[in-house]
Amino acid sequence: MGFILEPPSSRTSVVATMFSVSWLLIFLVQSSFARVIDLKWEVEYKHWSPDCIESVVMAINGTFPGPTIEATAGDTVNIALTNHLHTEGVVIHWHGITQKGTPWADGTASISQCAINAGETFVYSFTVEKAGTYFYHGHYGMQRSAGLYGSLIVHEAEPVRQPFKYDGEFNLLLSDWWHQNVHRQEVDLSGVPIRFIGEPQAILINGKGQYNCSIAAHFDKSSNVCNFTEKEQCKPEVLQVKPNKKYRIRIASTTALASLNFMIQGHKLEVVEADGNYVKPFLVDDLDIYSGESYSVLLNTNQGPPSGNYWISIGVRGRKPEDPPTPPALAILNYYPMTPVSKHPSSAPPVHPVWNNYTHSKLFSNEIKALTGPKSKDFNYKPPPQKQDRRIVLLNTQNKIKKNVKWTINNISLTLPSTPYLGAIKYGIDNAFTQESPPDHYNSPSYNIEEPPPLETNAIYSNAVYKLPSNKVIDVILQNANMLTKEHSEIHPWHLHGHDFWVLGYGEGKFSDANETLFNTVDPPLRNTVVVYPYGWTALRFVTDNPGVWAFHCHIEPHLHMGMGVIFAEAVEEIKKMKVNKEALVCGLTGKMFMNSHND
Ligand SMILES: O=C1O[C@H]([C@@H](O)CO)C(O)=C1O
Repeated sequence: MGFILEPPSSRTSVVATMFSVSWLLIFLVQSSFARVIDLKWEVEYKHWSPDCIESVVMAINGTFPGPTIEATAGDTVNIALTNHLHTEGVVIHWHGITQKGTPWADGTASISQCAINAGETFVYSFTVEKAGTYFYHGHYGMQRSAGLYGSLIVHEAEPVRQPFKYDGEFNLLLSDWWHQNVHRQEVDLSGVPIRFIGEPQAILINGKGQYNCSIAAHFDKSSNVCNFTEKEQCKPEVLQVKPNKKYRIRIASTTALASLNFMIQGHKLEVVEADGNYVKPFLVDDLDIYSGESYSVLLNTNQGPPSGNYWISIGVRGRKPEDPPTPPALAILNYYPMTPVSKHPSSAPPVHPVWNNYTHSKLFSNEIKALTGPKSKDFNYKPPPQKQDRRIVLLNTQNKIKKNVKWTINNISLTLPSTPYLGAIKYGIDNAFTQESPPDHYNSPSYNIEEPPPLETNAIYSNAVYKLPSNKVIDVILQNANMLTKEHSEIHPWHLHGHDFWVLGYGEGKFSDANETLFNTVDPPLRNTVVVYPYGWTALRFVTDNPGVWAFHCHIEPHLHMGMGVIFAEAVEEIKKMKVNKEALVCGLTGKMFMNSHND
């Protein structure tokens, strides 16, 4: 029942690579053989019981969540993805992988590629440059919510150089689950009036949860509180540990909506990695994790009596609970061989911080710093450039377009074109999307972020992109505000494709240039996802050194569906010269272009 990571079962073949000059360089730098990992995946709908209630999930090779990919930094991963969904397209995004030189493999429908048609196969091919805890997921419509996800673990090529040591590791991929099917959710969100999807019915750990049933009761055989079905598909995870050891627990969140809080009863955790980047280690009793983020924590099994079972609990926060509230997901930390797995912990599960205790969350966010100093030099951490070349301020709010409730960024609700941007830009097909740039700032300096947006502001749908020249330092300020409902502002975790960025800081209220003095430019953490708190701002910085078309969006799936994102077209001139896999672009105007050139 324990699931200490085993040798990767998903790695169908490891093919020895040709020793081209570049491979040799990687070999010399990393002192290890970079390999090619070839995978064949089939996506299909399948009956499954993620929370013990039978439903339909998007499965890969017959499993949910999809297979875990395990690779070593420097490896090339090829995934031949066949779509067996019969009546819908599909794509998969490799979350946290920067796709240097392979922007066509980023797996974003209408942005980096055409959705893969039913019955067709598309081969993703990319290099995993940096060790860390990553995951993959659908990026077409709301297919992530339908269960299209799995883990992607990249190990250090030279584990001895890792800044911390451990005796074993576990991997926990967190998600949330609804009983309403995702097609219905999409229609509900786009309806007039909007019917919001509501809070999830269950939180899943590695695809397993419990609906309407306290797992505590599962272990108390005298209780009839719930009907534990013993179904393999929803059996709680058990992490088996030995005393006086150190374990690395990888935790990633691919939730559609829920912000989560992770804790292990009676154990402190040492945070050491965030989004594939090492951080200055610090101890916590609990850790917040937002959709799109990943962490590694070290668990020392020398805390308290080295026997017994302890609750691992994952609670929901950041959104007001409904009645009944989404119950925390629970798993078991089991000290073996002294304690049988079936012996339930002797006390109730730990209690999470209350859902709107943002002070607690902000303390945690502010504690995350990059690992610097002698230990960090092997990992190429560089502090950010001290000054930006361009600052883009993105106002996060809602508005109504006609009668539809939409999320708008600087008054624009993102819609995607039928020709992927990458192809349109590469081949100069200007009529594939609006050529006008979206604004770098929101309209009025007197905008009141404390109030709902004025409805007469002419919010619009647009597929416009920010064109970013190469090798520039870009600052983005995420400015949160009141949504349409009075006295409401929600949490949004923003994820950037193609890059890690430095998180320069968080602040309350409205950002002004004077807030620059608050920026941490010494040891800001590198991440690919960052949260903006209600009524606050978050500042981030990145350098445009990766030609491609990259989405930057709220990782809450219904919010993206409702337009909460922007597109960065980076180094357009370089994109025009790049080699791109044309298979990614056989739709829309690029598809027509290929067809016409063939006929000629
Ligand atoms: O996107 C959302 O829509 C609802 C609400 O604004 C409209 O019902 C909500 O809480 C969201 O997060």
